[in-house]
Amino acid sequence: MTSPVKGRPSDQQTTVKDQEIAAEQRYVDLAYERLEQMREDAQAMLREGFRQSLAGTKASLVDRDAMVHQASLRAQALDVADDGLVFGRLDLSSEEIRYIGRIGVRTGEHDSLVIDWRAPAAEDFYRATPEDPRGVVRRRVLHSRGHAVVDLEDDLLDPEAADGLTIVGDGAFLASLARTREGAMRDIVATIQREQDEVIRAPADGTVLVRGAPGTGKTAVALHRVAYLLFRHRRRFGSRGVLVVGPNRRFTAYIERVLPSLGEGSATLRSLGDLVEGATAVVHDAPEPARLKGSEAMVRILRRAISDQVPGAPEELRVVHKGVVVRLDRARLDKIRNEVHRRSRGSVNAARARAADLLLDALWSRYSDIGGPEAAASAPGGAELQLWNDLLAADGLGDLDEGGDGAGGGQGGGRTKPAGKREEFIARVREQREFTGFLVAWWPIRTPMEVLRSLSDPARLRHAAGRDLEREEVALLSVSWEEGNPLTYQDVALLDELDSLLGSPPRPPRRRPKASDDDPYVVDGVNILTGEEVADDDWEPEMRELTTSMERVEQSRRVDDGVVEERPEYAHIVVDEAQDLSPMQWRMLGRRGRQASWTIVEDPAQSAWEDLDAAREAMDIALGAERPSSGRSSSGRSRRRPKKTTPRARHEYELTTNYRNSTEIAAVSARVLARALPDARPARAVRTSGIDPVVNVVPEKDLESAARDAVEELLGQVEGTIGLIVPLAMHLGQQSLDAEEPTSIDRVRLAEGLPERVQVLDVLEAKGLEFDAAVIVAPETVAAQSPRGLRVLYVAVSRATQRLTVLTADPAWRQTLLGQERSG
Ligand SMILES: Nc1ncnc2c1ncn2[C@@H]1O[C@H](COP(=O)(O)OP(=O)(O)OP(=O)(O)O)[C@@H](O)[C@H]1O
Repeated sequence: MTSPVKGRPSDQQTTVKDQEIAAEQRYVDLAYERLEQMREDAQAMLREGFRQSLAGTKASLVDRDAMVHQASLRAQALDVADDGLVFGRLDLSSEEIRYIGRIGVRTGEHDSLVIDWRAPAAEDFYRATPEDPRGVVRRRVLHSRGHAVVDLEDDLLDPEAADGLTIVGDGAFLASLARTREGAMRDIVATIQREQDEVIRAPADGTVLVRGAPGTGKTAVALHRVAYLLFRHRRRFGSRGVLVVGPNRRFTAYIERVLPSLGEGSATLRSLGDLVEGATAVVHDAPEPARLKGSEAMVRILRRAISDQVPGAPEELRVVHKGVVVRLDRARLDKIRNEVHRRSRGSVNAARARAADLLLDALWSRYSDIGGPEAAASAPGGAELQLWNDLLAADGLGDLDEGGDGAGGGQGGGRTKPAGKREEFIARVREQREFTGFLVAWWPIRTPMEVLRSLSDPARLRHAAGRDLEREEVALLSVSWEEGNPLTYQDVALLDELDSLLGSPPRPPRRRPKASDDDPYVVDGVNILTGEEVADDDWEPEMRELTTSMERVEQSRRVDDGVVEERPEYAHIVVDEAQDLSPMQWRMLGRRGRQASWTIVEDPAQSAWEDLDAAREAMDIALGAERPSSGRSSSGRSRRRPKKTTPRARHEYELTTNYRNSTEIAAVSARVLARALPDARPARAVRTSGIDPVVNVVPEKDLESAARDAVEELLGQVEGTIGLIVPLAMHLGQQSLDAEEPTSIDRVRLAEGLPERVQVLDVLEAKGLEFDAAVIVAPETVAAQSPRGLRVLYVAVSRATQRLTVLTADPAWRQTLLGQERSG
């Protein structure tokens, strides 16, 4: 918001400015008085809501809930507006004056005192330029501390119409960019720039894709867009929800105050490690396992993994009916398993009932083939059967020839099936502990986590991988999934994929029915087909282990009263740092936004992901494009995705000004960019600090101590945050294959004793963050750690607002970072 006419500091100017500030203060005081009144009204509404609840009728409870909800939202928004309520003023050529603020404020007579920044009437505040003044003569930004106006800055947009208007200001906007960073992102509501405003107010439908170099305000803009959408389309986005996804927890912690400070507490903020209920990741895979886990091949691998025999499954089913032992061997069982998977894709857990049916069919068929009791009676060993007959008769269970279906008729090759007995056979066998016990062990209700961990067995993973993984890749992945190894960000997407493949067990009814003696599938107080606990006084808890995994699945989904909670879906999804999402992560997001509109924010030049084309394709599908027919998903859930006949609208924007880095730091990051992507264009930095970045060459063994020294020095030079950014720790699997790490930095030792404003973090954790000062350790290692290492380094060197120190063991890097002329 640079003005063509700047205020010149002089005694007279100071006086004029003070007068102007005093005049604005009077207006602002008026707005605060009214805000106080609105607050009292909101409190009264809240009290009224609670009072109604005492009336007690159902209708009044619903009204009460709605009223209390509205009133508390209102009260929240009013509280937020307390700080810097009014931040802008427009003087129009029509002589109208508009004040712009965090929320709309009206007089008791409904005249506008302050216009909400998201309202159409506020648009000119952000869009007017000298070239296109849109009827605005002067734009004024009011800087406040609490309720007090402390500074003003004017832009004169239409000098010819400025008759009698005072213009004050001294570049406070640029100064505000250099402000100290306190560890949490702040809103930019008073200084949103035109190109940013266009993104914020972009159409609510379809996809908005925003690109821009580091520091161009992509994150800030995406968050302000959420506030805008919730304000302008409250019904649509407020009820079905907005999800904001960031790369990691540090990042979500960094941005979490922005939306509440804009009065919007209702959006859901998640990192890629927190999207799946019950699983949280806070570590990254090393580049190679990350590449493997993120690729679409994992869909096939996981699908095969859940179709394979479960670990520890019994190899034989054996039941006895009327004295005849009926067996199904491994080969037969495998066929049945494949058949169940074939028929019930997409919901493996729910298929247990079908598995039971097919097993019973096969048992019956086997029983019939061997002639049932009739065959046995005439076969050698018939005396034994006779004994059974006698026993059964003594139990009052009737003769084995009961039904007169041809005693002895089923002998040799000309046997006929004992027709009419099928139902009885199935009913009896189904009740047998041998059968139900087998079913639970052979077709257990599986959890995504258990399936993933089962792939730590290299033989199992190799089998599931087929030709999709090389031997070394199998080794790398199986190690990473060993019990005790932490879940990674990529693992979370795999768990979600598994969850969608496994599905939930058949839904239990809402009420727990009484245990019924008639239900053969009730074992130890749990219906083994539905996972439902059945009221049963005789239930013995120690037998529960038969169904624990099933219960876990159930518990993770069940909220009160047995209602099953499905994966939440949202009306709008914002994806920040989208260039780093793997195909598997896009699939995870796609499941949460099948009907959503999207805001995607990215910088392809910062991408650590190798196969951007595959990720793009996965993104397009997540955003609602048709899947190419040959690659149609065979997961049941995706197949059920409603067909979209019209491609979604896509609006693309580019942000071009770097508001974060000083021009000096931006020059360093531009040199890294030139090496990473020679054709890419860096953003234009607008603030010059006069402080040159420092690049020191130190022996590799001294990198750690040099890093400590650099931080100590910076602590005396900047007031705010310092990022100490180190190469990626090459843990999990990578380590076992590549034991020789080029540079091993001990982060814990590095962080010891440092004040809270210093964060030690690896290059991937640094994504999206910013600091007053940054120390980058071993750029040569960062660049060499993965095929995309240079881009990762580009991210790291563009984090600092004021000071940048780089420590390298390789003198050539000094030249690379500082450029030819300054390095020598
Ligand atoms: N219009 C603006 N007024 C004031 N500050 C701004 C403006 N736009 C951006 N900034 C500031 O610039 C910094 C960078 O913004 P942001 O983090 O949103 O950039 P980014 O494009 O997401 O960067 P990266 O790609 O590195 O994540 C933040 O401190 C933000 O508050």
